[in-house]
Amino acid sequence: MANPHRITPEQLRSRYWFDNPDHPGTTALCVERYLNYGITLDELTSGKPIIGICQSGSDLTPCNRHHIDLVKRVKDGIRASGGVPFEFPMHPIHENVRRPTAALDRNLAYLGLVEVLHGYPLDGVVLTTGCDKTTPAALMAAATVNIPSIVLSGGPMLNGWRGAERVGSGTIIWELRKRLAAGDIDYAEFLSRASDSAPSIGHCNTMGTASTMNSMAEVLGMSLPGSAVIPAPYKERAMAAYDTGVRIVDMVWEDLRPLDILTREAFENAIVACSALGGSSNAPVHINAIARHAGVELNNDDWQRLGHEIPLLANVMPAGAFLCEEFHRAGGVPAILHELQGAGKLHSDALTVNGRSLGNNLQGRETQDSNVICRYAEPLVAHAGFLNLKGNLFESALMKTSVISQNFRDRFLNDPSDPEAFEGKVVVFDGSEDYHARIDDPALNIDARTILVMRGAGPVGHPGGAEVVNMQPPEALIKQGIESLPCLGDGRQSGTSGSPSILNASPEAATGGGLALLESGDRLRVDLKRGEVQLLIDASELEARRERLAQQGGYRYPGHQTPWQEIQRSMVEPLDRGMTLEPATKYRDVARQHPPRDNH
Ligand SMILES: CC(C)(O)[C@@H](O)C(=O)O
Repeated sequence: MANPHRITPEQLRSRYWFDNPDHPGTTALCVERYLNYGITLDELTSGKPIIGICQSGSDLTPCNRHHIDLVKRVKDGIRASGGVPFEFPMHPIHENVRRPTAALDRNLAYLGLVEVLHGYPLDGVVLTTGCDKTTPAALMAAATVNIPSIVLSGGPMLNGWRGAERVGSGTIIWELRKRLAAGDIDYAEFLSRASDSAPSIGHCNTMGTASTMNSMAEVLGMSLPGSAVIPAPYKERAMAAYDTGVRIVDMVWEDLRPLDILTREAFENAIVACSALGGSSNAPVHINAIARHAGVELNNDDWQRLGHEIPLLANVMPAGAFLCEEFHRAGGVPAILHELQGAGKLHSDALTVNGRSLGNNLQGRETQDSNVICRYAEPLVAHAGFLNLKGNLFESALMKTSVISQNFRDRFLNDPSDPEAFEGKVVVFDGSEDYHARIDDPALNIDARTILVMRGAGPVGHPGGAEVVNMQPPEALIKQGIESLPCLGDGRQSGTSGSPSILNASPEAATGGGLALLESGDRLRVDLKRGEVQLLIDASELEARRERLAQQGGYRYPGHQTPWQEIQRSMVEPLDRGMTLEPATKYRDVARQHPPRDNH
């Protein structure tokens, strides 16, 4: 429940910097430098909460860039509520652009944000989010430092259109790549049609990783109800920015902190909601990471146990037909939660940033359009959550079942009394460069029964864990009408992809995982009903391969290119454990447990 205790101005954390007669020199050094651009002594010392605004927008991060304008409304709200805003930058994270992958920077941004929140005179913080990893980086830091914190998402772009057809971000690119390969369109048309998907400011308008993670922030209770998927250009987005600014000041006085909100129940709600949303395959990585930083042990077995039985309710690409504008108008995240609550699938008592429970926030929030947000009893797909697959090559790999075709589902998943499983020979690629160089090589003999395997693409191998597992078939097969093949890998894939790949295999090849032992031509058996993927060779042959690999010095992958790549590789955990930095996960509630030392 919300903390009934209210703090006094003397208890504000920022007092230690701004009004500390025991350390006059240190205080003066701090105060005088903020005055140098016009902040007044009164603002700093009259007992107003100092509120940080973590600015994730920049020219390098187009999906978050409109936060540069949006924070003006946040600041208005903070001022109206009696606080003083201080905006500061977050390390840029942009999935579409950053090489070798933006996921490399999630932990870097997390570390930077922890240091800022811990070491500066902030009583609370507004965390602006948008593109995929900005949300988990912010929430991980909020959990570690544990000062009052609230998430403000930037919202998705408006719907993309080509004539009367919806064009969804990311999803259209995976489709158009095939049209390009088949020779149906040329490169200029490919680019022109792809850009139809991005008609305005905002992040992906599909239920890709950005919309998923911002929805997760709302489900976790860390952003205002109904705010996650308001399209970026809508007036309600700026209104939510103002309300967020107002609310964070009250949260400071109420001493309402992230660790009061980020409980086991909240994370279980996130799993259930992610399934109903047809959410991104990146969500388990990030949610498990936030949970670890909040001190909650969450794993991919939890995702299958709690999430797989949940039906798909959001008819939004890539699992469905609509985009986030319609999703918002149909009621957005609260309407999904309303259905889940009615079905008894939510921990309704979980606390949220507005001081009320999740369940309380849902009164009157039913779906406004059951074509877009379905009733629980009439879902788009039954049992639509993730499967956590295991076998003799890995301990955990995820499959997003909301995107499996009905035909494949009927054959390989729905009828447990039928032992049919999928079998195929593998063609193995070592990293995305290898895939692009060789996929069209006829000598690989790729046919309709081939399973494409991507390894060396995990948090250590790539590094950062690249979105490269949704591989398209060779051009020659696409021209014959074979537009997709089963894919498996130790990397990730875009949340906007409708490919039911077997992803995030952990441990990865680069850290001794079994995928390193695979050879092209091997046969794999994928038994979804038993949750197993098995390499069909004798255990003794597998062992012999393991020994040979060890003698050769283990699985080889390209070396470090930057200092951070080397540092992250030395301490990063596998994807199923959230790809967190192992030494960082023991730090919790550091603002209170370890108040920062004096600097002078
Ligand atoms: C579309 C992107 C870049 O792949 C990502 O935003 C995601 O949804 O995973």
